[in-house]
Amino acid sequence: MIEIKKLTKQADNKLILRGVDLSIKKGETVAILGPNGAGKSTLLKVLATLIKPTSGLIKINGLDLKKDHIEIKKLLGYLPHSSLLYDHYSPLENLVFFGNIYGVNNVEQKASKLVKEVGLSFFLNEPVKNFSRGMIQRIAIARAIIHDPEILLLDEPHTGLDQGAISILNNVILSMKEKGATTLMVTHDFKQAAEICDRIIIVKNGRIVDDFKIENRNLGFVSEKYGLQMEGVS
Ligand SMILES: Nc1ncnc2c1ncn2[C@@H]1O[C@H](COP(=O)(O)OP(=O)(O)OP(=O)(O)O)[C@@H](O)[C@H]1O
Repeated sequence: MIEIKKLTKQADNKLILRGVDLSIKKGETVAILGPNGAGKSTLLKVLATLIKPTSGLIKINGLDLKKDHIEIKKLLGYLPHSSLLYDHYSPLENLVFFGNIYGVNNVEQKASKLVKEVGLSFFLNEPVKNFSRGMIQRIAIARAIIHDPEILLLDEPHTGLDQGAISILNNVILSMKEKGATTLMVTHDFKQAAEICDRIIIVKNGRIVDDFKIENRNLGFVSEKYGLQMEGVS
């Protein structure tokens, strides 16, 4: 459960988030859509405890983000724009490293299982620096879920992925949902949002301007609702 009240974020005299109120239930899969510069990644970074809010209240599973950020961090799996991987480490070494930070049991076994799941078993021991962008994204996804987080925060997760990897990622998100995980996903990919999300939030100019449920993977409905909000925006 994520509860956000009157959240603002200011940086360099610029009000990036202008009073965000949002409540997300356990198990929901939510897409955050919006134009470039709307504040989507900033919202995700605040939730990921990477940057501090200027004002407002955030509670995650009843914990206060200001006071309990160390406890909250353990609940989160965050996939940022940059992969956060170590270039000279192999996928296995990277996953074991991050798994150890979270105190994952049987970490080697878990790491090699995940490398397989994201389709990179052939490259298990090759340094990540030799990898393509899509391959790095696959490992970054595995890194974000190595500790079985309850809440997934994904920033443009489908970017750079081929069709096979998109299916892998969507299956990861859906199987985490079956286990009760909550996902918040910033994306420009309406098709994928309609494919795997049950709710859409549209952010414009630091505010939530629409928030609706979708059923039956209705891409047309998402595009129509988005178009309505973007009328007159170049
Ligand atoms: N640390 C910062 N200092 C000053 N301005 C910032 C900072 N971080 C973000 N901004 C500005 O805040 C606005 C929102 O940025 P943000 O990255 O959240 O947008 P976004 O909706 O994720 O955009 P995109 O779709 O392009 O990724 C942008 O105008 C950006 O330049």
